[in-house]
Amino acid sequence: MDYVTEYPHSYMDRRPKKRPRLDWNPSHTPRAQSGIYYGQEVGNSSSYVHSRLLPDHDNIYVKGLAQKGSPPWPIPSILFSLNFIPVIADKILKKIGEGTFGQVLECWDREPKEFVAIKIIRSIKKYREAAMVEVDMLQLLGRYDRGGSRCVQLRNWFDYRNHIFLVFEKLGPSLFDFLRKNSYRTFQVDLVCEIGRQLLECIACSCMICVSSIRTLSPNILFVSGDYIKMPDYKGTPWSHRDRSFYKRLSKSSSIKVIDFGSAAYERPDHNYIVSTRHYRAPEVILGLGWSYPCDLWSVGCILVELCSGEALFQTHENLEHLAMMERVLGPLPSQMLKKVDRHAEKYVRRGILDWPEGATSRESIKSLMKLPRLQNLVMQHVDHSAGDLIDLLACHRSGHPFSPGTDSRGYKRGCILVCHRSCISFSYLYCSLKVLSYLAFLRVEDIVSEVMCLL
Ligand SMILES: Nc1ncnc2c1ncn2[C@@H]1O[C@H](COP(=O)(O)OP(=O)(O)OP(=O)(O)O)[C@@H](O)[C@H]1O
Repeated sequence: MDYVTEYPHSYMDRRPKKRPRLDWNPSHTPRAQSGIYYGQEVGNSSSYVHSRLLPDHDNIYVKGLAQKGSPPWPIPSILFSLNFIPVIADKILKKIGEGTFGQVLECWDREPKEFVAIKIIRSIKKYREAAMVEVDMLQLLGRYDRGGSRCVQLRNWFDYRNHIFLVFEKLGPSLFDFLRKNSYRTFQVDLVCEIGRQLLECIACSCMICVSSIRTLSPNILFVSGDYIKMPDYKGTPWSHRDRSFYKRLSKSSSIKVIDFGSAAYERPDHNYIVSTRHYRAPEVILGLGWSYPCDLWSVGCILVELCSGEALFQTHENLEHLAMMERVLGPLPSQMLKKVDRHAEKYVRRGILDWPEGATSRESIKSLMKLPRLQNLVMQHVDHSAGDLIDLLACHRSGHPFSPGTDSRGYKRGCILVCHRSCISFSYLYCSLKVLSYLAFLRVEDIVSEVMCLL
């Protein structure tokens, strides 16, 4: 029996249709694209249904798909014909993610016998194009990310019925899912340090191929494994999130990887459109001053604080308030930066300084902003030991100003190389690396590569 053609369409998409959807019968030969690992010919093997995993085909449904309706369901039988078996848990197809570009299914790949995450891209031109950029970038990143230890590994990809399928290694939960499931209990400072180091390695790799910012970094950092242990604990949960749980989860492994390069961009001098998830957005992005790698570093800083405190650092949806929060936590924005703003952002600046509190939308906004602690105090509230190092790292204290990183490269290059090659690293190395990466952003890519190569 062909599982796919038996599927009850009425479950999936009740919107009126002009014409029936194409089915996903593998007898239609799809357009095959070169895979990275397997180079499989798409649609050349017989359809396969794993009877143990799919015990009752007619009753299997996929949570939440009726509203979305894209990519076309039922489950594309091309997956079976390529020996990817969608994982079914309790009659619900295991959909492990959903984003702008499509949906992600957990599957079992029978060939190398491993779980994979298959991202099925919507059949919309701009998403298809973004998927191809992602493929391109991941292939290039693979050259620099030795052993595939920082960026998610693309196992294969193919184009079928106008949908691009990206087959990735299966990773664990995102840092933020982990934080949420742990009732927002903070991560230990050593783990935060380790995560910071790995994120910098990832950015260092992307510097090498001119990827000018990963941009949607924040929710796209996944633990490599979802394994954890439970420990009795009642400390470390922010008051706003305290619940009755006396246990906290400790991830068994600190390894992380970055996924989703669909929005990454190659280096160009004129990037000035808005990027990054709001809470992790750098000041130069908000002010429309153009951006490059340093805006990823800004995001890394915000993420590290959030992992230490359990709460997003800049919780706002308004530009002026966001900039005012930055000044409150880190000190005044540099005057050179404010002088450069053009007509799009000039409403936030008056006579060379931020138009705050005059420009605030409400008294509540001013009041709640006043409650924000300075970075130093915030870190000390949450971190028992190494607080000073962490503050130095986050605020670039030793260089003078938090918003002007990378003015002096003396002694910092070796720090960067240590990051790239996973040698021993401490907070101060991490600090050096932050500075180096910011500094490198102003160098030509060939220069960066030759710097690295001569130290190998
Ligand atoms: N390799 C993977 N292993 C495990 N889960 C994954 C993997 N890739 C993606 N996911 C899950 O699927 C979700 C969506 O993936 P992804 O961010 O790549 O999709 P997207 O459509 O590009 O999302 P966005 O709207 O953020 O751009 C992720 O947040 C994650 O939970």
